[in-house]
Amino acid sequence: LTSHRFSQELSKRVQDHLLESIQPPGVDGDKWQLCAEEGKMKMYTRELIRDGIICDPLKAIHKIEKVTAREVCHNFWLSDVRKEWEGSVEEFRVLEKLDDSTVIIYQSHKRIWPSAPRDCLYLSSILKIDNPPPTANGHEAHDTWMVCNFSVDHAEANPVPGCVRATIEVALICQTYITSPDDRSDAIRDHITCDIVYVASINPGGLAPASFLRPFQKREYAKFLRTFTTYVQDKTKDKDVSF
Ligand SMILES: CC(C)(C)c1cc(CCc2ccccn2)cc(-c2ccc(S(=O)(=O)CCO)cc2)c1
Repeated sequence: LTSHRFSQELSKRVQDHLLESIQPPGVDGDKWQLCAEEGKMKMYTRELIRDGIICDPLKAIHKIEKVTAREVCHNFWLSDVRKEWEGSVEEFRVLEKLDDSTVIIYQSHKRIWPSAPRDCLYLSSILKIDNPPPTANGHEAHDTWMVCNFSVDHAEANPVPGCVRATIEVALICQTYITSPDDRSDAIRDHITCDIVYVASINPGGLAPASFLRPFQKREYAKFLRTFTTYVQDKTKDKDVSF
């Protein structure tokens, strides 16, 4: 397994996500508050201010039927399809490919009125987790995949002028579980469900009014999760299942 200059930091963050992020809220004793519910998706947030900037971490627990953890993570990680589901990104560049499952990305976001536009520069890695823990909803996992995105520096960022640098720490943890083949259909896709935990800590950088950010953040994340999960279901529904 070739290593790169971020291998150590990446595996530390992956371990942390497996220990903490995958825990359903309320178990880890943190003060997660349920802030939005949409169908099967539950969004939780915690109040966190760092140097006067709102960085409320978000944890979303979701499940989508008829898709595998690999399909969800792959469509989330693949740069070529990013624009098909990510509506808030303007400029998007892959700066460096560290290995077959790890890239460094620069992206600028559409301006959030009234603040200055933001950009972020981050490493994005997709990996399959061996010996999968039970899912956040307590199901026996058939497999576990993760995409881990976190901010890094890079000499060739060549940022869009006027952008304020935001920092992100994001993980998408997906676990496929097989539901009992109760109905007669022998299509395997009808018997799989994917449990999803999505955690995001975004520091928008610079000043952004508290009263504005919190409702915006909730709306943005709910829209983002809805768009993305619908995209994956549409994209995979007529394809052979890929675990
Ligand atoms: C601050 C700014 C950079 C514009 C920003 C604002 C918001 C909306 C929510 C939010 C959070 C904090 C403050 C304001 N809005 C979300 C994101 C964001 C979301 C998701 C991901 S990802 O999961 O890594 C998929 C690749 O794009 C990266 C960034 C960024």
